[in-house]
Amino acid sequence: MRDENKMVLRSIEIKNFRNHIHTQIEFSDNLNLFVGGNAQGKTSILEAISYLCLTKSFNANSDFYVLNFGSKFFEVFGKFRFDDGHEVSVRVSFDDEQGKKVFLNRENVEKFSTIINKLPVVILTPRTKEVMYGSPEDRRKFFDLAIAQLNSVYVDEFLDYKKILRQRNRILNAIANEEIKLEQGIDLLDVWDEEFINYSAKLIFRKIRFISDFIGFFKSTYSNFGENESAEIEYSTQIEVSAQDDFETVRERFRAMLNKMRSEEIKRGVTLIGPHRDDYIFKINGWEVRKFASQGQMKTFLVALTMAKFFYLKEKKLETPILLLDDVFAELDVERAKKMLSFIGNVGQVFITATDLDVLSGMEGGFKIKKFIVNSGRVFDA
Ligand SMILES: Nc1ncnc2c1ncn2[C@@H]1O[C@H](COP(=O)(O)OP(=O)(O)OP(=O)(O)O)[C@@H](O)[C@H]1O
Repeated sequence: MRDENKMVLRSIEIKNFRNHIHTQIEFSDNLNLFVGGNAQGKTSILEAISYLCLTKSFNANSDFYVLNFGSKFFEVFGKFRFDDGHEVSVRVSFDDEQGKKVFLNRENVEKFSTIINKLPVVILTPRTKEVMYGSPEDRRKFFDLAIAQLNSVYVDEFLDYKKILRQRNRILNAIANEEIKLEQGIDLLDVWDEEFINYSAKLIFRKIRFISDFIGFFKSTYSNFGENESAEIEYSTQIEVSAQDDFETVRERFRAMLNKMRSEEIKRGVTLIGPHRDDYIFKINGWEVRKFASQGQMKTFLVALTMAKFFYLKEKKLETPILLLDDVFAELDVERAKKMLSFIGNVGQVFITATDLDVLSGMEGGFKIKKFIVNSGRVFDA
């Protein structure tokens, strides 16, 4: 049945990636546990998997950071199988001269959004908690990625929006610094604003629909943790909008707000409204998590967000995402992490790093587990 599709990463081959010079691994289609001391190269394996599904690392902002010191190129090659039996291979290579190249079944992929959309992955790493503690940008990134995984058009719209925003900021900055005359600046703004309004409205429209859809998955996963509380996510943007509004309404409200802000934008020399300033507000029983929640509540919220994303993508894409859990036993505490695995573990394929080989004890019965020891960039069956 289509609904039972499960995407599986069968194997990976990694060359010159962080401290892995040449690593080859055949995975279990259920739980994979990587164990080793600090700085041995466990997280690097998850990063390599992230290159296959997202074309980049969840930890490094530049491909140069993962390129092994002293090597001229790195390469990650993975074979995926979908439940209907068909296989897909992905190769990501990087070198100084050619930059990054991505191949899907040996064919060069021009738009990386194709990969992001095709191979759903959900990642929980120590850095994911920035969604809870960090800036609005950290929250936007979390949700933007989920929308992009769902809909590849979103990536293109997002990149176009950023280009238009940069142009607009250049003009506003030039007016504020008196590099161009006010009338000339206003003429230029008028040229860009129609597109700016269009793209802003497109992104806001998608985001508001995404959240209103996602919230149900989130609430039910949160309640699965047995907390007798009601958890909420609110999308916060500068215009009044609801999931019932059509695109035209969103666009016209945005236009009105932009007109209202024009003199202030000219004075400040920067774009003051748009989806690049949105945020997501997390609440428990009506109060804001960031201000009032305990560490434990924050952790449960974060796990619920991650699991909700997993089940949301699974249902919407009719394909089970793979799940990368980096150091979660230390980050979340063992009980919370095990509970999470008991919900997800028998549904999908999971990759976990830990410093302790026995961390899954008590769970072995229900799962197909493969354990690996990671030592100085080399991987051995445990
Ligand atoms: N570009 C690079 N080239 C070579 N080695 C690197 C590069 N970047 C990082 N390293 C090294 O590779 C290793 C990466 O370890 P990794 O982050 O995978 O650790 P880990 O096993 O997950 O440990 P921890 O439990 O501390 O998170 C570290 O020893 C690090 O110093």
